[in-house]
Amino acid sequence: MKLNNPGLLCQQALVNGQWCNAQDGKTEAVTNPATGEVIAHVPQLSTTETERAITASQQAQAEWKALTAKQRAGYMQAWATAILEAQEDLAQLMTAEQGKPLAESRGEVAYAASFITWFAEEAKRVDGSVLQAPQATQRLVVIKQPVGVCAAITPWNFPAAMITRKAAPALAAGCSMIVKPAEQTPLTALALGKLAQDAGIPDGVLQIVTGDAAQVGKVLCDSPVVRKLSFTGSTEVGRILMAQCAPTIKKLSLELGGNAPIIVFDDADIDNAVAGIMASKFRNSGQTCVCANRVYVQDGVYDQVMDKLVQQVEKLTVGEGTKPGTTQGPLIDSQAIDKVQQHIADAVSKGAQVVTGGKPHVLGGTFFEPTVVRDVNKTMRFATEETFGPVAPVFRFTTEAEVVQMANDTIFGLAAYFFTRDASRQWRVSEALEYGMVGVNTGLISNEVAPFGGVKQSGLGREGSRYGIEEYLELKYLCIDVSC
Ligand SMILES: NC(=O)C1=CN([C@@H]2O[C@H](COP(=O)(O)OP(=O)(O)OC[C@H]3O[C@@H](n4cnc5c(N)ncnc54)[C@H](O)[C@@H]3O)[C@@H](O)[C@H]2O)C=CC1
Ligand SMILES: O=C(O)[C@H](O)CS(=O)(=O)O
Repeated sequence: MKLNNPGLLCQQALVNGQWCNAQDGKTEAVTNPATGEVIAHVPQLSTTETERAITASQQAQAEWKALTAKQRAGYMQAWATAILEAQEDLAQLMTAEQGKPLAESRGEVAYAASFITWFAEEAKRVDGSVLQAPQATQRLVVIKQPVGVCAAITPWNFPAAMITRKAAPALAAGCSMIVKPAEQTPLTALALGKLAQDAGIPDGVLQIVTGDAAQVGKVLCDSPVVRKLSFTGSTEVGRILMAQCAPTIKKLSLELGGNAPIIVFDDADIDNAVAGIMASKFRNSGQTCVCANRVYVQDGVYDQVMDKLVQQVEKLTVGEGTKPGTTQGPLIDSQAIDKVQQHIADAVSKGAQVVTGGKPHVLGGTFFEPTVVRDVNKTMRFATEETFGPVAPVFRFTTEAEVVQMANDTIFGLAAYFFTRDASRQWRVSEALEYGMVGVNTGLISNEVAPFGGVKQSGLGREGSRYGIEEYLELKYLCIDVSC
């Protein structure tokens, strides 16, 4: 890993502006999923050290919220600028610890910075309201105030963007934030913390704590000082965190698992639909919560779509993310490979057929062949479980009503996609799909201006957009008697 600024390779936690090791010296290795090589070690902070970060966060937040929105926005803009200036180094760190192709890492760094720029402006648009008082002697006002000390627990699949999508609205609103990054990808998080520090964001406003997930998470959940938790990751862990936050009634934002259907109707632009499937399914080697997890193709175009899809999948290039031309990096770990293989084996045992790919890549390790499976049906695990890998399971359907029912037959409700040139159908199906986000004639929907989030067991709340900052604000109602 060659960095222009070697100082961005941080192997200590950031607590109250200090870079620190664990008092007991415990560390955890960070490995490159493409090579298995240990590339760094980060501290395993203890319960006491995590509690110290919470205290520092509380002290820092009192001063941070006292700044004007414009002042906070200035610090945030400096942070975003520093991130973009360090784009190549951050991309190198991200590819080294997460595996995604450098082009995707560079794109994610820009995506991450876009949340900071967006919320630096949104900070200045936090307003309240004046109500029509029923009593002539009263004036009723609603103001918005920062929630306070916030915590974020973030996933490995987007090591930068999932941090700034939480930290940016929090800081913009006047909150402080403690981030516990995924153990697989702490280096990007720590580098973001360094850049925030270099940008002048005061000590304690943004802290990056590394350590045992369950232990650090429990401290953050148990503390009554932490008033909000924002989590992106599996629905299973989301349930644990939700339960752990119940005793202190924390505000919660949960971006959890998905099971996205992508539907191709007979009247679709087939080349555009196939391009949409490719963009959604194989982004980050299928390791995003909004990846197409189930491909539904109407009878009349099934064979045509299958042929075109296989052609495109077979053009994908598997390899290390730093290698020019790579479009598919490794999966994050061996458990991910196991899950993909189990899903394929289950489908084949029930009558599905692997058309291309279907097994670990010749490169070995956690590389997997981009795969298309046909004749998939609802009895198979593809239908109900998030595969989180480079596998496109293709279902067939006959009627619109049938495919909407199948698409909605899941506990998840994050993203859905469909392709049709029928305007009435675009409205009808968009409204019928039980998802937080729907892509129509596109497989890529994520950006900083739109509300990202799901319904059902895909989570709570929205991130990004003008709605995202509300998650970090409390409404306060003032009833003022003006008769005296
Ligand atoms: N919605 C999304 O964007 C993501 C969804 N996932 C889903 O989760 C599955 C498992 O992936 P993982 O990386 O294992 O996700 P995970 O949900 O286990 O981990 C996500 C974050 O939660 C932390 N964590 C794990 N257990 C915890 C606990 N008991 N208390 C506090 N924090 C805890 C991890 O350290 C990490 O920072 C994936 O196969 C995928 O289905 C994973 C990553 C992102
Ligand atoms: O966690 C994820 O998968 C991301 O939220 C997906 S996206 O926002 O980068 O599309």
